[in-house]
Amino acid sequence: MTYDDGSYDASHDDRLLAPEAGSEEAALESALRPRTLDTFIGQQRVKDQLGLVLEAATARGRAADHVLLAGPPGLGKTTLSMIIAAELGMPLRVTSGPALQHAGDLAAVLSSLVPGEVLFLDEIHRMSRAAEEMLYLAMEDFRVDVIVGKGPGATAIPLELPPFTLVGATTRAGLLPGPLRDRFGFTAHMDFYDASDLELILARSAALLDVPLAADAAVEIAGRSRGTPRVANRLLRRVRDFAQVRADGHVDLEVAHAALTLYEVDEIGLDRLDRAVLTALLTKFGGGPVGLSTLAVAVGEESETVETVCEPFLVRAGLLARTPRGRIATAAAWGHLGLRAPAGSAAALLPFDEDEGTAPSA
Ligand SMILES: Nc1ncnc2c1ncn2[C@@H]1O[C@H](COP(=O)(O)OP(=O)(O)OP(=O)(O)O)[C@@H](O)[C@H]1O
Repeated sequence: MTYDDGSYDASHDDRLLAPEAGSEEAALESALRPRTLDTFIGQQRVKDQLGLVLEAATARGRAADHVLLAGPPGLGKTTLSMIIAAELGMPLRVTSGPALQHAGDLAAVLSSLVPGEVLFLDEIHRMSRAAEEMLYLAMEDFRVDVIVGKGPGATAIPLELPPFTLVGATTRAGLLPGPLRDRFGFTAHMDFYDASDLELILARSAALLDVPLAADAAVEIAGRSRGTPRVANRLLRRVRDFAQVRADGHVDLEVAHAALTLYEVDEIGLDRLDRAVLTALLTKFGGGPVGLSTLAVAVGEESETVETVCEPFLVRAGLLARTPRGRIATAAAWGHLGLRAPAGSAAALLPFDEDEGTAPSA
């Protein structure tokens, strides 16, 4: 993702994460973004609640309450921030926590906002402590204290700010300090999408991209999209490539199936990293329990990536459980990789949900 200040977060350059700015992928992703709350598919509860917040602010003619968007990558947080600005009829400024390492960085952004502007602060949990403290006052009183000088001679010069709406996004709401969380008037917890919503998203994207997509092919792609619109759209583009090169351009079930097999997307949507995490957990650590950082080292990834990108979906799919003693593979995880859980492994200790065929997530 590239921000308005030109910074780019390369650590988030993966299938699931935002594409590099300026790339064809980024242009396509942007073209597929819904622009209004009405065309934003799924997340009905969030849409209803957010719609009310925005309508009330518009009726009062005041800046809307600050909004926190929390959830795994690719579920539509950036898209929603753009929709918030559009619905309020206000410009949008985009920055990120890592770009705000000094209080002065934040003061510069805040002091250049126009009245009512929407400030999208992505990865808000990665902001520096100094910037965070400045943000408290800015969110509450639309004011910052700029410190001039150092040591005993330092003075705080108050700077009035125009009213603005902060939209914070985080994949790790739990890391936000209480005082920061409390200053948001509305928090939207975004969850993975149902397959039926992903089918609608795929149908909409296919129409925009002019790809003939059969209904059963949409079902097949949706089922392998990890509950994530970004993944659904990316798989659609790969399947479209396959249809163009190896077939007549139409995406039917057979083409979708062959393309997804070629790209090694498994039947429940696990990708290379998800499978690496599961495989390490099963084969190197006997199914766990194992600590997050040990598991991350075993697959050569940052703990944060494993925790925020892989784990939420593995937990949701009933393949992994987070317990106070560490990460544990469920009985379903052993089954999914075609392995048998050894007698006495942690999976054997987890309750098994026969209706679901999976162990319930922690
Ligand atoms: N509800 C939705 N309906 C249709 N398309 C969606 C929806 N949500 C997301 N998308 C599409 O998915 C892609 C990724 O969305 P977006 O960039 O908003 O995710 P994000 O949560 O901000 O991800 P990250 O945290 O990685 O930046 C975009 O192309 C967007 O068009």
